[in-house]
Amino acid sequence: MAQIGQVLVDVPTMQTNDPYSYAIPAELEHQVEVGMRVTVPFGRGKRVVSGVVVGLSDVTNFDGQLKSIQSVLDLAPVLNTELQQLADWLADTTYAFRITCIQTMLPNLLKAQTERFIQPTTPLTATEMATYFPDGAPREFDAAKLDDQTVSGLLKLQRAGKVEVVYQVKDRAAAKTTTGITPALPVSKLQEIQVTVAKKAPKQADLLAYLQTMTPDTPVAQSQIVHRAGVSAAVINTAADKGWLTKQQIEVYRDPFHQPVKPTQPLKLNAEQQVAVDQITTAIDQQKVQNFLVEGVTGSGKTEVYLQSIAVALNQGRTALMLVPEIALTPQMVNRVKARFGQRVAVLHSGLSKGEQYDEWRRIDSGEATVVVGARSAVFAPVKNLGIIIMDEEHESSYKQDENPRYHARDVALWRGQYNQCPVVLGSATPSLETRARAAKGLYTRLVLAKRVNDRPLPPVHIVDMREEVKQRSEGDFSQPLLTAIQTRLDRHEQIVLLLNRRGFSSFVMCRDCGFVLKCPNCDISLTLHMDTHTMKCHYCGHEEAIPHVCPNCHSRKIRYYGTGTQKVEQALQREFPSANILRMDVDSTRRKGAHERILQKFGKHEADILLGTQMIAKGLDFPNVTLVGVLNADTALGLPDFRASERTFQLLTQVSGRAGRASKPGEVFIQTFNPDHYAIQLAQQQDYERFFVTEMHMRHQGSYPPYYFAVQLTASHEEEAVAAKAMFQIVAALKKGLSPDAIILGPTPKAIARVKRKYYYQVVIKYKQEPQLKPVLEQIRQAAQVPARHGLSVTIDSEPMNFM
Ligand SMILES: Nc1ncnc2c1ncn2[C@@H]1O[C@H](COP(=O)(O)OP(=O)(O)OP(=O)(O)O)[C@@H](O)[C@H]1O
Ligand SMILES: [Zn+2]
Ligand SMILES: [Zn+2]
Repeated sequence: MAQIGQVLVDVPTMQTNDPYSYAIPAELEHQVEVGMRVTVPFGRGKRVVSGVVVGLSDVTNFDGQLKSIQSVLDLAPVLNTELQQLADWLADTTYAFRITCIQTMLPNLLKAQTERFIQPTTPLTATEMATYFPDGAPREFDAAKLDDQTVSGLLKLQRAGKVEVVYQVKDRAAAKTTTGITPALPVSKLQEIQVTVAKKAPKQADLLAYLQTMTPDTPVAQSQIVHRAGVSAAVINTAADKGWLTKQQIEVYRDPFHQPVKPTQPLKLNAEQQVAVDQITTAIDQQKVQNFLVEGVTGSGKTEVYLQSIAVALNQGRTALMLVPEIALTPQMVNRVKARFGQRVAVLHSGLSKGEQYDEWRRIDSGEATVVVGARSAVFAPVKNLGIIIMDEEHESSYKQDENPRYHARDVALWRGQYNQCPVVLGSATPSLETRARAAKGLYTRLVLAKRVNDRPLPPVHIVDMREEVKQRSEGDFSQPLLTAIQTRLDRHEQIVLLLNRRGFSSFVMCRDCGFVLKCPNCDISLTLHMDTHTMKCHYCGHEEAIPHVCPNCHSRKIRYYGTGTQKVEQALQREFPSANILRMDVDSTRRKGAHERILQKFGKHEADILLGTQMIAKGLDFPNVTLVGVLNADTALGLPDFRASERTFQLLTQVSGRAGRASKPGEVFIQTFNPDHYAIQLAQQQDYERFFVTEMHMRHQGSYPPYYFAVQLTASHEEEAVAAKAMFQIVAALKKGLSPDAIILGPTPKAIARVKRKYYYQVVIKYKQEPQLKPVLEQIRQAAQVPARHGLSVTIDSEPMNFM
């Protein structure tokens, strides 16, 4: 029997990956398991902190007096074996602390201050009820306050699956409960009584008849019975008094996606889809770790491939995990999964309340939900026995978390695929360069869907040269060809999607006459405007120069910030088309919960003609009546100081173009740009991903960027600029000493937005091919940063950063 628990404590200022040893007091001996949360005394004084048990042992090399675990917060581990191992791997690869990783994996409710209640999960015997739940209701669970006998009795019930612990934040119920009814007598007896009361009390007879139809031991909500049997609550109370039925609190799950979804049947696959499903099926059958890239043009029916692959896994008694970039933006996708798999689906995302998240988490943990759909953090869902993992729109940068732990959900998915011996399917019309390059190396099996379903054509894309437009007309947001195209669609009662790209908004200067963007002479990355210093800076190498007032390329004076707001564009649009119904979708119009879904629903019901939005409208929308897509400003993302600027631009333009002409009516796309000759725009026009891939790989090769090189970004921040800068110079010195001469170290430089929230940021980027010493060196830097952390200096390490701003 273990006497010592290894506990990772949760103390932000004293982080370490080494667990502390705590004695397990006799009364907790049978309770403590690995993966449970506990409270322990920590440091001097009476401070008590929470922690997670990561190991049990009999001996310790700790000589002094061991402190004891004070209480156990869970009855069953909140982290199963797979997730425990995953946490260790995550800490190791992201340079985050193990406890931070564990926190990230748990639903928010379990991180908050919670009260614990214990409640029955099935009807208990009368004796059990009397012993353990004298009030007939869930009781507070605090092992310290209960006697040993009660605790061990409850534990026994818990192991038998008859009770469970639920968590409650302050006094808001975590698990929502309602009154449930179970018949207390056998059917024959109920029948007998029904006959006797039939004349005098017909309502009671109705209730008795209903009780006979119920499955024994399966409570039904009182509200349901009132509705179905057509009896009042008073009748039910009388019946309870007479001992015909028993009442108890039962749990109701909050359904985060409230609308009922009409069920759908699998579609007949076309040849390309069939090949994809067959190959994935084989991998599931053989429990093979074979990973796939489904590279399918927009509207090629990737979703149907996912759904039928999930069905294969479920038929084998296994489970499925499906990741989507952002749930709020993809209500259609969630509905498609629900329509196919119904109640088996659990939806996880950050837009849910803590209680809703927790409900879903528990449905997954208990095995009730076997299909999990969710955004980034859903990759940690406690789903067991995975048969398939799918990552839709795998190129999306929202899959990378930009705070600790800085993980990429794709890497976690691949790890879990390995652990569960199941395939991982990465899908996109515009795969990330990293993924496509790995497929080229044979690490993923490439499944190509080259055609849209039913051989519908991709929409023709027209490029509008805004330099010409500006010369001929004033500087409006709309070109003549786009205005004409909009009018035609309005006349035909077809729908229009307009994209205003807000990425990289007004952080760079561009010439309105020739589209010229100022670039770093060393890095070939756009220079960023810094208003504090009134200079243009390179975020990679630190190069700095004056803000140009005349275009270095064409000598025009129209070189200035670039950017305009969605509301302004909406007003201009309304002036052009006074009778058109316009829906605007941007950060302002979508602040309220469920706003995305409402806007998209309205648009889907054709209550508006034009959907004008930021990049949130580019993803996954499948509206048959949309025949025109317009991109107002294709260039903003090109100006970003990021080596992925072209890739992001290509992806965005291709994705948004793909919203047009998905059903019977043909579509058309107009892209307004000041850089009509840029390869990202040209190839987006041709919707030629493969050529873009080859071209961009060549650029990356020349610039020594990923995927040819690996990259790590380090950031130091402090309220005083000098402190942040000095820390970064010390870090660079440590890197130069520890790494090989082949490692390329860029910086230190102030970050794009050098001062955020009253702190100064300095960064350095390491590019490398093979650096066996990198891990230990970074580990050292992290350890060294621990002490100053208390004085406000923070150092972050980001492996394969997605964002250089
Ligand atoms: N085999 C099929 N037969 C008929 N219709 C299909 C078939 N497969 C898919 N569809 C329909 O084609 C449309 C496009 O499919 P889907 O939305 O899955 O495309 P996608 O590849 O995910 O596109 P995008 O990358 O643009 O989101 C959907 O309306 C879908 O119902
Ligand atoms: Zn530079
Ligand atoms: Zn110019």
